[in-house]
Amino acid sequence: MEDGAGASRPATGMTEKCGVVGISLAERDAALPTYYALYALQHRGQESAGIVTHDGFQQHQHVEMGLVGDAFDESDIDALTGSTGLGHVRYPTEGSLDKSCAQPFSVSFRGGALGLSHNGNLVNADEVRDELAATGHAFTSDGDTEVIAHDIARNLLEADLVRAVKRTMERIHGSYALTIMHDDTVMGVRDPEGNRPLCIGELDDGYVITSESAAIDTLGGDLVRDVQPGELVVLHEDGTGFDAYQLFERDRSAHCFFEYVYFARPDSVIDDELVYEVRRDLGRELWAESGVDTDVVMPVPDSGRAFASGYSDAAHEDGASVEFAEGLMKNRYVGRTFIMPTQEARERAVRLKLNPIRSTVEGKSVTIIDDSIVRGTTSNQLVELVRDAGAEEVHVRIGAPAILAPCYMGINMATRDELIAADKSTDEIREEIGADSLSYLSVDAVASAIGKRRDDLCLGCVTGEYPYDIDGETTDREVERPGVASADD
Ligand SMILES: O=P(O)(O)OC[C@H]1O[C@H](OP(=O)(O)OP(=O)(O)O)[C@H](O)[C@@H]1O
Ligand SMILES: NC(=O)CC[C@H](N)C(=O)O
Ligand SMILES: [Mg+2]
Repeated sequence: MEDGAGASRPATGMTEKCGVVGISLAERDAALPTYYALYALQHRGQESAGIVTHDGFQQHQHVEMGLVGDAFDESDIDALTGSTGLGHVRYPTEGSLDKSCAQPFSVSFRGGALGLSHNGNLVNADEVRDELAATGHAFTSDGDTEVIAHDIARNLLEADLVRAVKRTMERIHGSYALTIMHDDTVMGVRDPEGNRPLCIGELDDGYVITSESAAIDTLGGDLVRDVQPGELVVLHEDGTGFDAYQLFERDRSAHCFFEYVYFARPDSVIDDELVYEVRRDLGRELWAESGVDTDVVMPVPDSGRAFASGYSDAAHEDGASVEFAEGLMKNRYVGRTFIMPTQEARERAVRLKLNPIRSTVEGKSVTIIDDSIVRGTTSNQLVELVRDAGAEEVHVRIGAPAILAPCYMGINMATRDELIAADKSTDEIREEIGADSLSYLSVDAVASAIGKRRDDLCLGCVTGEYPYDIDGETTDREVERPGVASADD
């Protein structure tokens, strides 16, 4: 998983994952709504952005490195004709950080034109690529997404759409939420464990399949429902509806709990839960497990906000007097792409990003709430900043368990040697970041706030046990190779 992505990975925090869109409209061109949907998903990937449309005869494609707003101008959108389309914003997890791996991927083959947008990460991409290459498939990239595109294309030569996708799902392992376009038919599919989110929205004149419901809101549409783990959804070309095929059914799913903790927008609804409310519940659980009644509690913006609001509500219900304060200000113009080669530069990055309001903390005992600690840079710097601003005590509360292992499912977090919790106890971390106390949230509290069984979550990064069979790692389950298929094949 160490690849070109490492070169520009931000040195603090977590990098993002990808966002996918698929749209089928009655008559209107799909490019502009796809562009708006990508804007709504920008937080999921900032390295490249792309749209592929189909006008009933041929595909049109525009894929560029950079942010959505920079990747397209009006003439690019105008040139993308056709009422069906796919979109993608990328943060690489596999394959190069350049245009060769930017998505949506397009493949022209005997069976027509295929487009593909992928959020997730395959764990057997090399194996499938070798097999396809041996049968004459020529690859233009070293990424995992092109492997999926070629495999579907191969299957489409022998089977109809549904069977072709199902065969590919039997062959590929790992996490994937895909939007696919074969000629002018748009589809969405979620891996059998449902690791990455994917939902269906209804617009006035068509349907959309996308990573997060906030993108549907942006288009003025209504969330219909999530695509189920192992389900394929095929949109009608004329925008009038969709057909759904439950291709795989598993006893357990493996939803990424970090979507709720950090990645997804708080205004998105995933599996019927509003992410904002889940984060507030995580904050409430944090108070219940390790609350400390300091003078003030402050969120680390942006993602710590909902946690701190739930935490302070629960504290007040318990009769505590801790005062909620937005005592850390974030410079919203600090991007993620500047290079931070040294520890000194990383520290400066945090100082550029966050600044305490002195009067909020001076002479006070303070609790800082964040959603997670990855490398520890943010907490380390913040504790020091808040102390420098005059705080007498600084306590840190984290709304997720300690991240002690890498993610192989589409979040390019960090390698083990970069993760502060990989080989340190909570008390050692507390000492390193210089806090008076430090507490993480338990895994059970996370499951309860999300409203899922622990067994239905992917907890690999906090337990070191993964729901997929990954070389050199342990798995938390009997790894089922594609199982109980409901459609015949
Ligand atoms: O321990 P570290 O390596 O510093 O990483 C942890 C931090 O990274 C994330 O925030 P980020 O700054 O990426 O973005 P946000 O503003 O969306 O919270 C996360 O919310 C933590 O604050
Ligand atoms: N972050 C993602 O979901 C990445 C998708 C795909 N593995 C890529 O690297 O392009
Ligand atoms: Mg943060």
